[in-house]
Amino acid sequence: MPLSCPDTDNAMPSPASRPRRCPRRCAGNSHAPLALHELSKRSLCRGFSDEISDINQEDFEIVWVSAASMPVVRMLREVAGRMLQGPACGCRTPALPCRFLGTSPRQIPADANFHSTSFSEADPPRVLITGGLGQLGVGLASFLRKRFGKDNVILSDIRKPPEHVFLSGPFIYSDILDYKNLRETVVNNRVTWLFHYSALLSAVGEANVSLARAVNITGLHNVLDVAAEHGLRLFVPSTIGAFGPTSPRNPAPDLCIQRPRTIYGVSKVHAELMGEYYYYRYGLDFRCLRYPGIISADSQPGGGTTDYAVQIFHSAVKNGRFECNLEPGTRLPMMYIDDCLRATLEVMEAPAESLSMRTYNINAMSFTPAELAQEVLKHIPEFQITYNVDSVRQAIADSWPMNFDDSNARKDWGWKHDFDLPELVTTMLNFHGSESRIAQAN
Ligand SMILES: NC(=O)C1=CN([C@@H]2O[C@H](COP(=O)(O)OP(=O)(O)OC[C@H]3O[C@@H](n4cnc5c(N)ncnc54)[C@H](O)[C@@H]3O)[C@@H](O)[C@H]2O)C=CC1
Ligand SMILES: CC(=O)[C@H](N)C(=O)O
Repeated sequence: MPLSCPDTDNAMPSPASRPRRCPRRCAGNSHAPLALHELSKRSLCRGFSDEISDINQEDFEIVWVSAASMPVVRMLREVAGRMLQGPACGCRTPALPCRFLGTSPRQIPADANFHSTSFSEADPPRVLITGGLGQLGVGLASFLRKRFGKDNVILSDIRKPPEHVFLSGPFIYSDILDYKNLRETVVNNRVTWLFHYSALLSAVGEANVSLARAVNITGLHNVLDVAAEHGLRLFVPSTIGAFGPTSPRNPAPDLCIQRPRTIYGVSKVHAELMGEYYYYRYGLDFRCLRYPGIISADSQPGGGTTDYAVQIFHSAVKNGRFECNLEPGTRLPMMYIDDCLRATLEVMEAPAESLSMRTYNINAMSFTPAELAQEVLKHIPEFQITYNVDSVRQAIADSWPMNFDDSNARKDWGWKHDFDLPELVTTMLNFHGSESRIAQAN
């Protein structure tokens, strides 16, 4: 039921105008500006609570969604007008519980503090990583624990951790689809920074669209709300998959047409836009990097299109050959995990004033399966690669950028990669070589 108000509709807060102090100084906190529809719903709860106390939730929803009837529109306009004359913080407590609002968006409580928590060496952040048992999370936890201390970094996931992960530092079960559980985790552990890694990647997402939609979109909404409510600094990774066939592909700049054709890509564009919206709207300290395909030695990829570039090393060392599921000439941007994790920490530690954007491309190298195989051959002369193309993955790869323009990240916060293709291949083969020598010795 869109009610429009020129005063509020055109008054998009700029980051410079935040945070806002409540003029009434209730609890001494700052508050998020409330959308007009939220104001009017709150007013309905407050001003008319007595009158509507005997209607049930269905009645309320019908009033709300089918308010074409003039008396209802008039009533809402009146209460909205009244609210607009009142304090902008909406700091009074609704007379009705929020759940009474049924399908309405979850409201950010009036006592939320929208400042991102500051961090100094003496006072390290308390970190939560969601979806931390995938390809990247365990490495991120170990990297952050070196910087902030073991007990300040909590890994979470819905899966059971392997023993060495469980023993390496704090781990808790946390399902991002369970808002209450997520909130409890943040509150009980005094979390100040959240790295949101839970997701279904591109190939598995296409195989299970409804689960991908739930985890990647509904889950993100939960994370955004908890982060805004508790003033967290929030990192959400995006991907080369957030671009599509109509984006410039060689290279893809930060700002261009984004029309991905996978549920994964659509959910990541959604995350980029929602994070940026929460930043402008509520002052949420949202930071996002678009990762290339990430290549790691000691963790397995979770069902993406770039997985071949991880699996090839394991197969090359173990069997001397590899069957690739992409065509030999498929060029994609890639990055070694150490560069990825360092970039993630660097952007999280970057001074706010150095960030001209909320979402940055980061890049390191770009290669095809044939070029990668050539580089492997330099170390394993008997290595053989064959191709058995997976049409779903190939179609996805063909719609993604071949190269990434990350000049803004380099300019704004000094991004610089360490690993190019030769260093990547040497590092990966050394790791798998020593692993297999250890296995043989045992
Ligand atoms: N690995 C890569 O090449 C790239 C990864 N990214 C992004 O980085 C993040 C981490 O990626 P990976 O570690 O590779 O992903 P992954 O697929 O290996 O791991 C994702 C994790 O999320 C967990 N998860 C699923 N549903 C959940 C739920 N309801 N609640 C909590 N956790 C849940 C899974 O159990 C899994 O451990 C993802 O957001 C991904 O989109 C972006 C670009 C490249
Ligand atoms: C590049 C990614 O986001 C991921 N590795 C995938 O291939 O889905």
